[in-house]
Amino acid sequence: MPIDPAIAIGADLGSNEFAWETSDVQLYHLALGAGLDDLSYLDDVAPQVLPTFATVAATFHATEAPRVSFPGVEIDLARIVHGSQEIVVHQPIPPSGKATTSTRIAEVWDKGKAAVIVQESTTVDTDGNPLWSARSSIFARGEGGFGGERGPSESVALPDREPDFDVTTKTLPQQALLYRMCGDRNPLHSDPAFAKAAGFPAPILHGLCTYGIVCKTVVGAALDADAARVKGFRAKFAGVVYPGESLRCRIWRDGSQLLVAVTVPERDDAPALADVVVTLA
Ligand SMILES: CCCCCCC[C@@H](O)CC(=O)SCCNC(=O)CCNC(=O)[C@H](O)C(C)(C)COP(=O)(O)OP(=O)(O)OC[C@H]1O[C@@H](n2cnc3c(N)ncnc32)[C@H](O)[C@@H]1OP(=O)(O)O
Repeated sequence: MPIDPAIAIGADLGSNEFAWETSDVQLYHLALGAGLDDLSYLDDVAPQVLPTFATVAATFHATEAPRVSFPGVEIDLARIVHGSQEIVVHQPIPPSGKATTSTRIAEVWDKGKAAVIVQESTTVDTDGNPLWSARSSIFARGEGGFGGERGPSESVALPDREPDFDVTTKTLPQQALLYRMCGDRNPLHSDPAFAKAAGFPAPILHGLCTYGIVCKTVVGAALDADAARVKGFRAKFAGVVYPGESLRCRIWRDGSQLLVAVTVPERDDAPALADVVVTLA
């Protein structure tokens, strides 16, 4: 059975010790498109670190495609897409360091035509101080119908007024090929034959690449280019993005948070990210 919720829900996926260097942080920022306009992300000594580095730090040096194989879960990689991502940083991420991430399966939802598997993780430094927490889901197409619960159905309403910022960032045709150097070697992003077999006309951009680009765009447009002002960032991957397309971010101030709608202007503003909430430090 590909999914057995009785085994999967609550399963401890163990701990992973890892280290990162300033050059990893620089490469991550380059893979999100940082350049001469964003030199603070590329400094050799003390680059500022986007909080979204939390999503790649533990697996930065991976060179194998990920496997969707956990207690109670065995799914073909071609069937899954990243569904959602949330991070909360408990202190600014240092440009180099050592840490341990512990992960568990928090929830498994049965959407009928698909399954949604939610993981939660906490990351602490070598003294046990919390660095960041994360929650993410994978959306497994064709893997529903195992008799589980459907789970919550929530969405974030956007203000009924013009956005405070409206910024469009162009991605590169080779964006996913650059981004996979940060550890996610899923061939869905690099191999046209694999992408076609998975039901896409061409390789798609990593969800976490879009997520990082959007965070960088929001920091640049609305937060005086100060990445330390982001405390939390959550988003749902609402539609695929193809490398080379643009990401339009409409940003609304909303008290102690920012709300963002992310669309692809080349395809009539098709949604890319939805339910985007940036919590301010
Ligand atoms: C260990 C290995 C880990 C690997 C991690 C990931 C590795 C990466 O390399 C993979 C990637 O980066 S893939 C790229 C990023 N992701 C995407 O591009 C997905 C974009 N989204 C889509 O295509 C559709 O929204 C789609 C397909 C997600 C959903 O569209 P539809 O099928 O039309 O669904 P819909 O009818 O709208 O909704 C059905 C129910 O599902 C819920 N739902 C929808 N989108 C969701 C999403 N993104 N995440 C979680 N749940 C989602 C809906 O709420 C609905 O449930 P309900 O009726 O109960 O509300």
